[in-house]
Order: sequence, then structure tokens, then C-alpha cells
Amino acid sequence: MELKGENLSFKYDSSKRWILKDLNINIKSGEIKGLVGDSGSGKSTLSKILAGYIDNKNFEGKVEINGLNISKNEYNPVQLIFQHPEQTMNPKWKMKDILYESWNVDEDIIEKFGIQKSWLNRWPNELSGGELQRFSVLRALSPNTKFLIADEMTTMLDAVTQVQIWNLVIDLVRMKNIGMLVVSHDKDLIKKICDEVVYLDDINNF
Ligand SMILES: Nc1ncnc2c1ncn2[C@@H]1O[C@H](COP(=O)(O)OP(=O)(O)OP(=O)(O)O)[C@@H](O)[C@H]1O
Repeated sequence: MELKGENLSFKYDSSKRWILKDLNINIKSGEIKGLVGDSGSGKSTLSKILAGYIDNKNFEGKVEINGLNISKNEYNPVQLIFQHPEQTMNPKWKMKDILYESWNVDEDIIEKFGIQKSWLNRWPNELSGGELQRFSVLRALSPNTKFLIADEMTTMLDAVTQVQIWNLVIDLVRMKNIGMLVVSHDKDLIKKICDEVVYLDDINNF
């Protein structure tokens, strides 16, 4: 499978300048691609467009998987993980409801992710950022996920937790043949885990 953004151009309603211009990017199944660029250059904006978070009436170009539009009515095969997991979780739901709403996760994977059983009965505001991020990563790895976009996924976590989470994610992504885009300022991380690195400036055609 291939996720393709073709001739993408975008500017926010309130901004005068183009953030993205005639940009092309593709991610293939099983490939782990790094995306780097200066702060404010548009990496998060591009991530949101590829994951269908920005309505396409606001951008030019197209985003497709194997030449087909991504349906808005089904499970999104392109999952996006942000830096701040608390922003993507309903505070009125317990963790078990948040996790199982996405997919029927096996107990042994929950354990491998370092998620303690007692956390499942807690509310999102009763967990640390690192604990919550384990849930948001696991939630995104449903069997229906074909592409994963990690936007500064572990930036807020300590070094030990970062390594733990990345090891688990890379194992699962490789095992499930998921295509992945890793957005990070951490050059060492990108070098270590990515098959290829793309520089936003090089694919943006101002
Ligand atoms: N909702 C918004 N409305 C208007 N402008 C925005 C909005 N979100 C982001 N921007 C602007 O769009 C530009 C690109 O932002 P974006 O977050 O995509 O960059 P980034 O490369 O991910 O940055 P960073 O590495 O600092 O996270 C920035 O100049 C930012 O100020």
C-alpha cells in the first residue's frame, strides 16, 4: 500500500503565507520515513493533512491510499499520534473505554506496553504524560491501521520511557507492515529508526 500526498498546498485562514506549496510525499507499507524541518516550517500541518484532520476544502491537492480517497465514514487507516496525549482523550471516559473503543487489545500487548492493570480504571487526568502516551500509541495500533504518523510522539518523555516506547512501536510497525512517518527534532532518533529522511524544505516548492 502507499499513502500519497500530491501537489499539496495549504495556508491557514489567518495567515498570509503559504505553509505548504505543491508538495509531494509518499509513504509505503513497511517503510519508516523521517520528516525533519525548522520549527514552524509546517511538519505538524502536513501530518494533520495526511491523517485527514484538515478538511480538504482548505487545501489544494489530494491525499490518497493506493489511488483512492480515504473514506471519512470508516476507521481511519492513517493514525496520528501527537506530542500531547491528553488533548486527544475524552476526560469523561476511563482509560479502559478509551483503549477498547479503538480495538480489542490483547492483554499481553497491554503488559508489554508497560500499562498496569489498575491504570485501566483511572481517568486520563490520573495518569502521567508518559503513562497516557503508552495508551495513545497502543490505541493507534489497531489491526485496521495501515499508516502511522508520529508527530513528536515522545518529546515530552524521559529518555528511558522514550526508548521503551520506540522499541515497542518499531517492533509492532515492522510486524504489521505499517508505513510510518516520524516527525521529530531529534536527529539521533531519526537516524536510528528511519529507513529514509525527508527535509520539508526540499519538498516544499515556494
Ligand atoms: N491554527 C493555526 N492558525 C494559523 N496559523 C497556524 C495554525 N497552526 C499553525 N500555524 C502556523 O503555521 C506554521 C506551521 O506550523 P506547524 O505547527 O505545522 O509547524 P512545525 O514544523 O510542526 O513546527 P514545530 O517544529 O515548531 O512543531 C507556523 O508558522 C504556525 O505558526
